[in-house]
Amino acid sequence: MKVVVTCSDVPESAVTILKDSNLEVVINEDNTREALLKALPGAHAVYLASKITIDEEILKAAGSNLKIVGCMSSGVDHVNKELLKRHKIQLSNTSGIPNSAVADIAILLCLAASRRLHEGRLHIENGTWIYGNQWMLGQDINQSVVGIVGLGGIGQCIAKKLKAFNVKQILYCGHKEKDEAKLLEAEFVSFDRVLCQSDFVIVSCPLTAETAELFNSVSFNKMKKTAVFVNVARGGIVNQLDLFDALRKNIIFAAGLDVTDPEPLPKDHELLKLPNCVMIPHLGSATLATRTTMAELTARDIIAGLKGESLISPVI
Ligand SMILES: O=CC(=O)O
Repeated sequence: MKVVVTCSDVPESAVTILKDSNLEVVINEDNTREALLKALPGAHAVYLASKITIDEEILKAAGSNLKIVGCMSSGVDHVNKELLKRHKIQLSNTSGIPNSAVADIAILLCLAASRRLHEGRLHIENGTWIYGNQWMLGQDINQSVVGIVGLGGIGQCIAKKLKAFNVKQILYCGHKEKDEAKLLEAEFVSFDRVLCQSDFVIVSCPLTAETAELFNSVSFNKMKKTAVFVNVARGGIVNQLDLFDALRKNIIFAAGLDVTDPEPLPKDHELLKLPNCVMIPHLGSATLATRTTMAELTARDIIAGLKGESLISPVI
């Protein structure tokens, strides 16, 4: 049976796992959608390791052999799940595996944005470094109120790690109260309370129709002037023009972004010109161990799906 891998840089160990199961592995060395479409006919599985959208065109190109899409990420917002369901094609992801690495990046961005890391670097580069008791003062994470939007696996991991920073209170919002929150001493509140009361607002929820542009001028205006906004989820949850405005006019203090819309962000994008916006290029799960585990799990779920066994990490 044939597995088509959507891009060329999947860890070798995952490819070996597939080949050891006697699967034919076709790697889309070109990394383009066009080349993928040409490689797909007859595929039994798609190993989705890039942001290529899985839609009608992809399914049509693959044809009726297609049994499973193995997605090497936690987020599956680039997959048309309803369509897969209709065609009885299974979908797996790597939910849970990147939690710790992504939580580290969330806290890194909280600290970097609140302590003005990017702005400080610019002062050094521009020769505008001065000494002064009131110069470059930031916000403390110590004794702060942190609001987490989406207390799923990643959100819970962030809350756990935040304990080491001696925060005063953890608030969270989402669809429903979580049992795990009790142990984390996190309080379930409304989205509005997260906005109004938090010193740090961290986004760790999936991008859905409901969360698209959840952060816009209305939400930023409800936040504290001293608040730090951090997004480790998806760029589409934020209206970037409104965020730009909120940062430029100091409606909020600073932002730390691991995700943007689009990705990659154009190198002349206006958010990059703001000293109070720390940005990194979607590095949440980018550690050697995390990516290797994600890749191998995806391979194992593809094999399970093709054998008709239950998936380790099923989405549908
Ligand atoms: O963004 C990364 C993921 O969804 O795993």
